Formats: sequence, C-alpha cells, structure tokens
Amino acid sequence: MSEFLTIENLKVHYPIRSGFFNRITDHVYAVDGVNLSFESGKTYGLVGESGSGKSTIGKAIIGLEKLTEGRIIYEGQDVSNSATSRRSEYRRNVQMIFQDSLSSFNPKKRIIDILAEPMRNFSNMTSDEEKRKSIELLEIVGLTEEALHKYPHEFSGGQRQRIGVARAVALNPKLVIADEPVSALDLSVQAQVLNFMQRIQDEFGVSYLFISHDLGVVKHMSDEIAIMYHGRFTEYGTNQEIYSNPLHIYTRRLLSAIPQVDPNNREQNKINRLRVEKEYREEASQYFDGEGKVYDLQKVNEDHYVALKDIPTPVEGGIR
Ligand SMILES: Nc1ncnc2c1ncn2[C@@H]1O[C@H](COP(=O)(O)OP(=O)(O)OP(=O)(O)O)[C@@H](O)[C@H]1O
Repeated sequence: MSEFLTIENLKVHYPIRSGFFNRITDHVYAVDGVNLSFESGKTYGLVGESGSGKSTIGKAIIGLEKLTEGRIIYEGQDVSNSATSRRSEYRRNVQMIFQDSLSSFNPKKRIIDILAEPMRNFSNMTSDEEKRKSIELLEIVGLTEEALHKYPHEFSGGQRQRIGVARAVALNPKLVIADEPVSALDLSVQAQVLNFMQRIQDEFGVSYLFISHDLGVVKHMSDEIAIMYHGRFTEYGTNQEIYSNPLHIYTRRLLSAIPQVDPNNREQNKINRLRVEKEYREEASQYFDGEGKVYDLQKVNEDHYVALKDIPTPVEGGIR
C-alpha cells in the first residue's frame, strides 16, 4: 500500500528570548528531525513523556506550527508552504481532535454549528444538507438528533469527545490527528470513545495519528508506533515489534511503567522496572550521545528501527 502523506526531516525549534533587549539567546528543539509516512486505514501511535514534542508534531502537520525545517509531502506534492495550491485540499483531508474538547469548542455555539463548521469551510452544502449530515455524524458516534441544538457544556466529557470525533471525520478526511483524545476520561468512557474511533476507521478507512504519553493506551489502537524523546524518535516499528521486542532503553522504560491490572504480574513487573531503571542509569552512553541526545534511527528489519549506536545482532527468537 502506498503512502498518501510523508513528513521529511521535520524540525520545529522555538526561540528562547532573554535579557534587556529580548534577544534570541537559545532555542527549544521541540522537534528535531523526524520522518514519518502514513498509509490509508492505519493507526500510528506517537508516544513519549510530557514535553517530548508529540503535540508539536501534530500541530506542525496540521499547519498550526511553522516548520523550522523539513517538508510535508501530500499525494506527491510539497504542501509545507501555506501558499501552495494543494493546501486547501490538504487542510480538508487532515483534521485534529484535541484532548479537551470543552476548550476547543466555542461554548456559545450549538452542536449543529460546531459540526457544520468544516462543511461551511470546505464544501457548498445547503443548510438542509448540513443538518442531514450532522445528524448522520451524531449517529455514527452514538448520539441522537436531540444533541443538535444543545451547547457543549450540556454533555459529559466522553460525549463531547465523541462529538469531536464526529466533527473531525465530517468531510471524510484521510488523516485524523488525535492528541491525547481520551486522557481526561474515566477508563470505561475511554474504551467507548476508542471503540467509536475504531468503528469509523473500519467503515471509512481513515488513518489516525494517535498521540499519547501512555504505551498502554495506544497498544490496542496502533498498527505502527513511534517512541519520542526530546524531539527525536528513539524507536519506530510495528505494534508487534515494539511490544514484543523493544530495543531502546527508553521504550523499555515506558513499557515497564504501564500499570499491571493482574495482581499476579505486579511483583514481576516491579522487578523488571527496577532492572530497567538500573540499566538506564548505568548504560546511558549506549543509548544517548555525549550531549544526551538519541542517536539516528537505524534499521533493524523492515518492521523495526531503533536509535542505537550499535545494532544488536539477531539471535534465535528475536533480537536481544
Ligand atoms: N510555543 C512554544 N514556545 C516555546 N516552547 C514551546 C512552545 N510550545 C511547546 N514548547 C516546548 O516544546 C517542547 C515540546 O512540547 P510539546 O507540547 O510538543 O510536548 P508533548 O510531548 O506534546 O508534551 P505534553 O504531553 O505535555 O503535551 C516542550 O519543551 C515545550 O515546553
């Protein structure tokens, strides 16, 4: 299957100003050379701790952050520059869902206006068509026509996130960037929202970039996973490779931090976590260069890339 969107060497550096003249004295390297390609109908997990640069990648792809360097290639054309002719088609096809829909929705607008906004921006529907489409969208996420004339605050957090999903998919986009879409919700409600997202993917073939700080949450959603540390990828691979054969200590650290539901696994998990922490402290130079940056990604196999100085040699049953 071919890629419809490719991100090449993406960099977003924020200037730090200081002193009496407010001069630029340094930069935050929020995203520092990231490559990523998207195929239709797949979910890509983007995972890392707070401040690692995940949201900045999402915002740069959607056009909310200016690229310091790099290119965004959509259907074979460079759309990095906002003046390009394909830009409008690109903006229609790449949508975003935010963590907190209450603050991303205008509280004074009714749901019909919130849902119809992308239709008004990117299509020429009549108000009847907008209404019909909005009802259809609400049904897709398990809500009824009654919701149309209500305001965002009249819904629960889970319902609002479902409305956010409905708005994002209103125009059949190719990619939806979901930035921590369920982090603010209770566990049972999280599962409900994720189920709707999955059903929509099965029906319409949309791709997701699913941003989370939690490897546990992305596990059941993602086909491919990128692990991010200080603006760079430490590891990239298929779900199977990342969860069953993690090679970077940072990935293993995130994995060992997933809470264990089964009490029988808790003791083993604790031992594992302590072992990973010890290795993280004592063998950092294998994983990070002299400045504490991760190395460039290297290919382990078709399904797996890791930022290590030396790629370990394969042994029977995987790579260790
Ligand atoms: N507008 C900005 N100006 C300066 N620095 C910024 C700006 N936006 C983000 N940063 C910095 O860039 C880095 C990456 O931030 P980003 O929000 O992308 O991380 P994140 O992984 O999404 O974290 P979180 O999970 O907390 O949202 C952080 O150090 C952050 O402080």
